[in-house]
Amino acid sequence: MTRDSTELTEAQLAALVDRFYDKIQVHPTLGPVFNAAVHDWPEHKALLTSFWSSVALGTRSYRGNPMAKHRGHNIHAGHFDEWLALWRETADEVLDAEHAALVHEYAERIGRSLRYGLGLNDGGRSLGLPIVGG
Ligand code: HEM
Repeated sequence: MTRDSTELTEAQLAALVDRFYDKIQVHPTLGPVFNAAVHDWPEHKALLTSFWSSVALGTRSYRGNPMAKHRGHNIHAGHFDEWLALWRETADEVLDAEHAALVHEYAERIGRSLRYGLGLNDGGRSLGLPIVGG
């Protein structure tokens, strides 16, 4: 069995988060949503590093309610596709292929449930089932 010998670390996740939110701030469509909501970027990055280390490393350092935090902003379904594309691009720059694939997968799963929870899913298609929503 081949297993990558290097472990994913909190420092790598911090580097990923740092770069990702630097790109977010200047992104044409995601930037305005975030810049209206986030006023302390170092604090936001520290919070998101703790979120990702809880998700990917099981550190349990994050305490919060992501679903509730995404309500009340001007978030559309298309933002999720853009967010995920930017996340993939940044993970590919910062992490090795195995760890990048891991964080792509987590983000896609979390993104699906956030989108669903916010009522932004588009009928049966988001379930990957050949049924018509509604
Ligand atoms: C797809 C995967 C996504 C993940 C994993 C994710 C994760 C998170 C987390 C963990 C927080 C912090 C919650 C807290 O304060 O405890 C957050 C905040 C935030 N997210 Fe996301 N998010 C995602 C997608 C998006 C998208 C598509 C948008 C829309 C542009 C968005 C906009 C925001 C904003 C504006 C905040 C700050 C909320 C506030 O402090 O009032 N997120 N996100």
